[in-house]
Amino acid sequence: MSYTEEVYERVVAQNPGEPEFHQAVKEVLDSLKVVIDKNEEKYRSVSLLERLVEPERIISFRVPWVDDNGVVQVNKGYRVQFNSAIGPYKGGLRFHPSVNQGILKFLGFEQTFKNSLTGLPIGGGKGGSNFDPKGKSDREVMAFCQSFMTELSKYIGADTDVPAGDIGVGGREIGYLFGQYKRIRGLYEGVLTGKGLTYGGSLIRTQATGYGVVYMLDEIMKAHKDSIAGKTFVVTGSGNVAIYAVEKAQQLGGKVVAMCDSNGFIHDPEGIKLDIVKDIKEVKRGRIKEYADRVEGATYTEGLGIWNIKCDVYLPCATQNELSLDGAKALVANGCKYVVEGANMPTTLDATSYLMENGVLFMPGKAANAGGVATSALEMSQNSMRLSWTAEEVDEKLHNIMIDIFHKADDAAKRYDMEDNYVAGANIAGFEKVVDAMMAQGIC
Ligand SMILES: NC(=O)C1=CN([C@@H]2O[C@H](COP(=O)(O)OP(=O)(O)OC[C@H]3O[C@@H](n4cnc5c(N)ncnc54)[C@H](OP(=O)(O)O)[C@@H]3O)[C@@H](O)[C@H]2O)C=CC1
Ligand SMILES: O=C(O)CCC(=O)C(=O)O
Repeated sequence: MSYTEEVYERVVAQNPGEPEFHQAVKEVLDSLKVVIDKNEEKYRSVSLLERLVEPERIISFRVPWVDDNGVVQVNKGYRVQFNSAIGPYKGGLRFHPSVNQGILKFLGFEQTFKNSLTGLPIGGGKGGSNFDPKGKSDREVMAFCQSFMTELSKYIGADTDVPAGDIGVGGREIGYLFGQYKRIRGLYEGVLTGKGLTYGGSLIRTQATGYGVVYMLDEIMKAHKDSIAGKTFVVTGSGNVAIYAVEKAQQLGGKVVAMCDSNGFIHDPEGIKLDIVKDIKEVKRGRIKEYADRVEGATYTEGLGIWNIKCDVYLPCATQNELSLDGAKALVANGCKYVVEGANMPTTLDATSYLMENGVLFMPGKAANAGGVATSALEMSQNSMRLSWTAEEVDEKLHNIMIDIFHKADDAAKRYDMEDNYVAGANIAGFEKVVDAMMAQGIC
């Protein structure tokens, strides 16, 4: 059995009940086999892979808070500090009822390679809670965030661990979390990113993940002598990543015809009116089906199946494993040519293989959605310097980082004779920097 297979089996045996973590590790180790085989003795002698797949630390805690009826509620809180070889832990907080330790371990593991690809000095981490902000009042969300930060504040700091947003954690939540950190620790520092512009946030951070996904698509297309103008898009989700991916796709001449939330999807053959989606989702915190009530000619379908809508480009921007083999088959049958992941691991392993085997150019989330965390790192730089860059300056840096990530993944794939295999390329390029730093720092 190869070293990568051995380590994968050990991960499955030692982390029972964590299928998403197993999946993320499998995808990376399968890609790394070509690299590991060449250096097996060197890596085995220091148990490199065993250390790479084991989080440095997992903190788990109780989050008690009082709801609007005066009832005490209790949620689970976590922070997974996965790998600090190249910098302080960095990665978002997710508030969603599905959150558990295994999901946060998969996200922290992915984050380690993603952050490495950005070229910036940030390690990998992720955290969150099974708290559901949907349907809660602002006061309830504040009470929860204050309780969550009361515990988390003991383990984070501007130079140790810098959380940000993810599913269910946007500007409102980051504000409450930051206020409580400042109150407890007495420190006004860049301990969180995605902050509001009046208290240390960076211009373009809100847009960065979605814009970055489309900048990445643009590079893939340029490398294949194609362009965004005139292409038809389907974008899943209607949260932060999806909205700004749609905005950038439209700015570059793409036509987005469908979006969704966890209840169902909208189809607007004339092109999605993004100001209406923003009003429903960012202002009213409503459901995507309201779009069809407001726009003539648009339809709403309850449940799954958005992948049946014909498109050239499919951007999954909602959540893990949203695109399965059936969806991949429908995309290929309808002539889709590009799948670029805005969400973290939204495509199952068999769907990924099917897409790639059928000529779809596929860019994995750890490369394609890295613009968000990269811009978070730019926010950290601005906080340290006590300076704010203009929107143009940040956007230009973001754009250049995405171009650079594309070339890292493309070059690594070519070096190992796997041209256009961006899954392998991104994993190998992300791994190389982390491993170099881990080897240099000794057994730790
Ligand atoms: N925000 C960021 O900067 C970054 C986010 N990501 C990743 O991008 C993805 C989206 O995050 P973000 O936009 O921030 O989160 P948001 O909470 O802003 O939005 C999530 C969106 O996905 C939808 N969704 C969630 N679960 C499902 C489902 N099972 N089926 C269909 N739709 C679903 C939500 O619908 P509903 O409202 O019904 O729940 C919502 O529209 C996540 O995978 C996240 O980890 C990656 C890099 C950075
Ligand atoms: O901005 C950040 O620090 C983290 C973003 C994030 O959670 C992600 O890249 O998945």
